[in-house]
Formats: sequence, C-alpha cells, structure tokens
Amino acid sequence: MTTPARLEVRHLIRSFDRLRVVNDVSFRIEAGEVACLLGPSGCGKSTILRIVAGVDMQDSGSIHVDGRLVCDTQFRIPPERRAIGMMFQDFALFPHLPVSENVAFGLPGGHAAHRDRVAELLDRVRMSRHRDSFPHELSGGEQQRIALARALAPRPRVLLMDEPFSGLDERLRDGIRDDTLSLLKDEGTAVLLVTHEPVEAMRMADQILLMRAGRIVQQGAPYNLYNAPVDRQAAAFFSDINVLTGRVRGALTDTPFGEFLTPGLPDGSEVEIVIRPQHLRIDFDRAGQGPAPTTENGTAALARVVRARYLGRESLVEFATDPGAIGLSATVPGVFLPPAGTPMWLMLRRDRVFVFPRG
Ligand SMILES: Nc1ncnc2c1ncn2[C@@H]1O[C@H](COP(=O)(O)OP(=O)(O)OP(=O)(O)O)[C@@H](O)[C@H]1O
Repeated sequence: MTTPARLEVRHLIRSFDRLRVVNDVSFRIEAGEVACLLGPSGCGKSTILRIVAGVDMQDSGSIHVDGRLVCDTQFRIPPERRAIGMMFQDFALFPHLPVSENVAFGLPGGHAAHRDRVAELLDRVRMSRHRDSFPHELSGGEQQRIALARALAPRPRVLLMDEPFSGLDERLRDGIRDDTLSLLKDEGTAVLLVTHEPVEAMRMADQILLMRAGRIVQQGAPYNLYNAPVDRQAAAFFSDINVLTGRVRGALTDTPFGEFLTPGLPDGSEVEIVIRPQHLRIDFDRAGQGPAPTTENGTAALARVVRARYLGRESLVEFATDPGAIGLSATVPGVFLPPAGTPMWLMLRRDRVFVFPRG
C-alpha cells in the first residue's frame, strides 16, 4: 500500500450554471512539497482552492488529508477543523490588531498562550522589531511576511496560497518568494499555491499542475513541463515559441530545416514543429554557404533579419526565412543587433524540438 499523501484531491467536479469550471481534477501533494496550480484567468484554480479550504462545495469528488476523508458529497469537516491554512492575495490582516496578535490569531488562547511560537515565527520572517506595529504601519512586503507567519502559526498540515505575491512590487518579489519558500520548506507543510505566472510556478514549485478550462492538462516537475510539454499550448505557456507546420509523408515531415521524424502519425496529417527562441541557432559565418548539416542541429535554412531588439539580458532577433517568409524568433545572450535585411543561416536544436499533431 502506498503512504497517504498529505493532501489528496480525487475526481473533483464543480459546475456553475451548468458550466463545469472544475472538470475531474485529481492530484496529490506530499508533506514539504509545494505544488502550483498554474493556468490562465478563469480556468478554475481559485475554485479548487476554495473547495479544499471548505468555503465552497464540490458537486462530486473527495478531499483527503493524510489519508483521512475531509470532505465528499456526504461528509464534511468544517473549514476551521481541517488543519488547512489559507493565505490570501490581499493578506487580510486585522487592522485593529498589532502584528503579534495578528500572528497569534488562529492559535487557541491567543498570544498569551503562544508567545514562543509567535516570537519564533516573527524572528523567522525578520519582523521581530515590528511586533507591536499595526498593519497600516507596514510596507506591502512586510504585511506579506506577517500574513505568512499568521498562516503558519497553527502548524497547518496544508497551506493554501492564492496569488500570494501579486500585490507586491516587482523588484521585491524574487527575494520574498525565496524567503517564503525557505520558510515553507523548514515548516514541512504541504503547499497548494495558485498563480497565473509561469515564472512564479517555475521558481516556487516542486510540482506544477497546469490547468486549462477546468482540467489539469499536465502535471510534473517544472523541468518536465518546460522540456516535455504535452501540446503546443502547454509549450506556449512558458515562453514565446516558433511554430513550423508541415505534412507527414512516410513518417517524415519536410521543413526548411530538413526532414523531421514524425512516427505514428498518418500520411497527409498536419504537424506542428515547435521550438523555443533560445533553441534556434544562428550561424555567424554570414558570408559562407551555410554550415553543413549535423545530427544535432539538422539542416540550416537561410533567413533575413526583420528586426532586432535589446531586452537587457539578451537580444531578440526576428527573422523571415528566405524563401518562404516563415517568421522565426531567436534570443541571443547579450547585445546582438544585426541590421534589418542581414542574411543569416539558422539551425534548430533537434533535441529541443517538440512535434505535435496540428490541434
Ligand atoms: N460563485 C460563482 N458563481 C458563478 N461562477 C463562478 C463562481 N465562482 C467562479 N465562477 C466562474 O468559474 C470560472 C473559474 O473561476 P476561478 O476563480 O476558479 O478561476 P481562476 O482560474 O482562479 O481565475 P483567476 O486567475 O482570474 O482568479 C470563472 O469563469 C468564474 O467566472
């Protein structure tokens, strides 16, 4: 028998006005693991969070914590007895209570009974000197740290976080995310975090649950989602993509970059060959006839620069193939700004190409 997960959600379904906004969603999160529900606005992420928290009810499916049933359609443990903590986007601190009382709010007996735990958490989030301040005296980042300390104070088995960094200044976010992650790991709680930002999910998650229209379309480690997306949309969620289209003939598809193996797809069917801009190779030998084909990079295709822009850490160069005028983008580290019209040879990193039947 497998060990029960800290949080397990089985076959969750929820409809509003006969529209299924959560459509047969299942996943497991282990203790100490951070899972990110990632997807575009309206795909059902917050609805799942609310059902797990107990403030909304599913139409079917069940929720289990450490193997114990928390809620199905017949049985329901009330939210306050689920050992599930919640941290909201707006932090929802109590304005009339000082920091220490805010942190102690969910603890039976309040601050007086739990001075050590409150002090430990305030120290951990580097807010000890603000213990007597009121929320309005704190910056957004400081309020976030108090909200985190408050959510963790009762040692919840599971912590739910709904876009917890979205209200923060962009420049502060990376640092706060990293501090939050290290505290969550030390506490060993299972975390279900909702976000619509791929960068945030990549940075925070042990496991990403990628959602679209009420379903989980792919789940796994950030590395797997980035490097082995299930379809074109999943690939496009994490970065810009280049797409070449072609038709299968004898398990091969011909493109300006040579033939690609497309086994298992019927003759005549259309395929999309997807590549991220950082995996398009530019050959800098501009005057020559182009590099010889290699197994790693396939055949080179001639293209002309349409536009080049400097983005800070890298440059983005847009090309059109010659002939064919297929638009392709490549990112190049540092400053690389060739003038429009410059001919260049391009190659695709074959091991980084994704081939999908055309959707
Ligand atoms: N109480 C409700 N009554 C009717 N429709 C609802 C209700 N709650 C959510 N919905 C609808 O369900 C869908 C999913 O909403 P949900 O808030 O779960 O999406 P989300 O992925 O969290 O989006 P966002 O990132 O914008 O918060 C939306 O179309 C929303 O309008």
